[in-house]
Amino acid sequence: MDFTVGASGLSQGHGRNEIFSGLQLQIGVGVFGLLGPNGAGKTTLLRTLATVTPPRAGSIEILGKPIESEKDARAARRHIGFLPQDFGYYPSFSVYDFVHYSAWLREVPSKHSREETLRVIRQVGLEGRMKSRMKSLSGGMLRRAGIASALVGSPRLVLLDEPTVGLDPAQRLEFRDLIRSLENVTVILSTHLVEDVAAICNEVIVMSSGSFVFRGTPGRLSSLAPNGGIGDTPMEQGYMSILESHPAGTR
Ligand SMILES: Nc1ncnc2c1ncn2[C@@H]1O[C@H](COP(=O)(O)OP(=O)(O)OP(=O)(O)O)[C@@H](O)[C@H]1O
Repeated sequence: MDFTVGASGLSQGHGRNEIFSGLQLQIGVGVFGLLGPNGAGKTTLLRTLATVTPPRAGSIEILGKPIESEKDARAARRHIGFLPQDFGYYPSFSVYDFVHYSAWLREVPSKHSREETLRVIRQVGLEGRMKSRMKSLSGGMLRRAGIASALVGSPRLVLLDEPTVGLDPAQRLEFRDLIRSLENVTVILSTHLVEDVAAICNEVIVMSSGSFVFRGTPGRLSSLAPNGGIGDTPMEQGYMSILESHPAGTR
């Protein structure tokens, strides 16, 4: 097995609305950026890979094990850190309680869970707010608490849905350092921020109308529009040129 997460013939939808169908994917260790316009299907894909929503058709394999039942999904979730766009929390929980609860959900052995909770809270720079109630945090702090909850227990697969929304510029740089410091982990982060992808991702996948329309390095994406075009940086120009050649709804 040389990939952390794989999908074959993956299809997903809501009611009659098909979001994607027949997706093929194999992702190994590294940081992967998932770019795409609103409604492309990024969140739906991350939720499906996180085993939160069972696929409508097709198969998923995580760390070499096919996910064929709720039991398989539960076992896989011990190795998956997932930060949804709008993650839920009990407002009166402290930051420590919130992250500690995630450690419990990920079945971190109780004798290590305190130390592990403290480790990730420090990693995201929230040690000074450990006892603060979740409802008292700013948007950026809340997001950092969410990132801590996704990282607790050192999961092998980390799925982050727009993790830098609400972070100020300094916090975004810290987030990048944090992601760069992770070793032997597969991180898939969905974002609209091309510069975050350029800074930290080994590979980029561009999704449009439920299809993968590009997969390659940030450098290759940046080289796709040699004559410029819409966008301020080569990577934005490459990204926009891909979207222009795959207009929404042409799947
Ligand atoms: N609960 C739902 N019921 C019906 N349709 C949904 C539901 N959730 C998402 N969709 C639809 O699925 C499609 C894909 O949505 P998704 O949230 O996965 O896209 P996205 O790429 O993450 O978008 P964004 O960048 O805006 O977060 C959209 O057309 C959306 O309207």
